[in-house]
Amino acid sequence: MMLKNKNDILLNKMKVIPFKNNENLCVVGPVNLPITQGDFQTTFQWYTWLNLDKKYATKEQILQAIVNEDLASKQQSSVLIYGDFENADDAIIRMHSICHTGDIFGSKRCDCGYQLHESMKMIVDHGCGAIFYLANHEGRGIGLFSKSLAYILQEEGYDTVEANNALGFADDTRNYEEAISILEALRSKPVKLITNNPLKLRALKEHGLLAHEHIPLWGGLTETNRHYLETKVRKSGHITEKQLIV
Ligand SMILES: Nc1nc2c(ncn2[C@@H]2O[C@H](COP(=O)(O)OP(=O)(O)OP(=O)(O)O)[C@@H](O)[C@H]2O)c(=O)[nH]1
Repeated sequence: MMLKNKNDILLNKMKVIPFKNNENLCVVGPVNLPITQGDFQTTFQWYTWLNLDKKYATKEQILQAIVNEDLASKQQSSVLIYGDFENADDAIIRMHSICHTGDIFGSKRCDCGYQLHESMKMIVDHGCGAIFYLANHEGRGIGLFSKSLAYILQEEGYDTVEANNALGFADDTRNYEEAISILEALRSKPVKLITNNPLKLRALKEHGLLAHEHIPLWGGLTETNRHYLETKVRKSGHITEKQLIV
């Protein structure tokens, strides 16, 4: 079989978005992504994006540059779309911060894996939405290596906020600008945000996201993450409407 030229296949699946003075974001997608988690099965439309120096201005230049960019050591973020995200009046989104231990290993030191999978189901039940998987947010922005140091401090009695601070970090150093630019490229209508985190909601509003309401997401409580969840409420001001935490 004669294969089509790669540019003929790829160029119409790529979009270049100006981002900051010296950078462009190149979004690729949609790619059909059928998924199974236990009994839950669905198909999302998957997009990913790459932050590149503005010198790579065209899609052709980007396709030529990727071999030399060591992309595997600079993990990229993703977004899974469900339904008619561009046009539906009502869409819900989650901005999920990567959690290597919770999302991949199923760690019960936190509720991240539960929130990831539950929000995917919520979006499908709702009929339209998006889940942004933010690869540069590990450990609320401190990175995986530092998170492991924070966990060691937590085993000696520090809570999550104290451990971050003891290592010299702020409690939360996450930035949502890239994700918001991608959101704006995919949809211009308002969205509702699945979160309990008032800082996240405020950060997104301050960056111009039209998020008028939040949808709470509590659950996945275990003995090993109880203290972590209590600290979110007591110290980070997470909004709890149900008294899951005592
Ligand atoms: N530094 C640190 N980060 C953690 C810890 N446990 C989970 N995380 C990270 O915290 C992030 C999730 O943030 P949370 O504050 O739990 O939740 P959130 O996403 O801000 O808020 P919600 O939208 O309500 O879920 C992920 O990046 C995890 O890697 C921890 O003990 N210490």
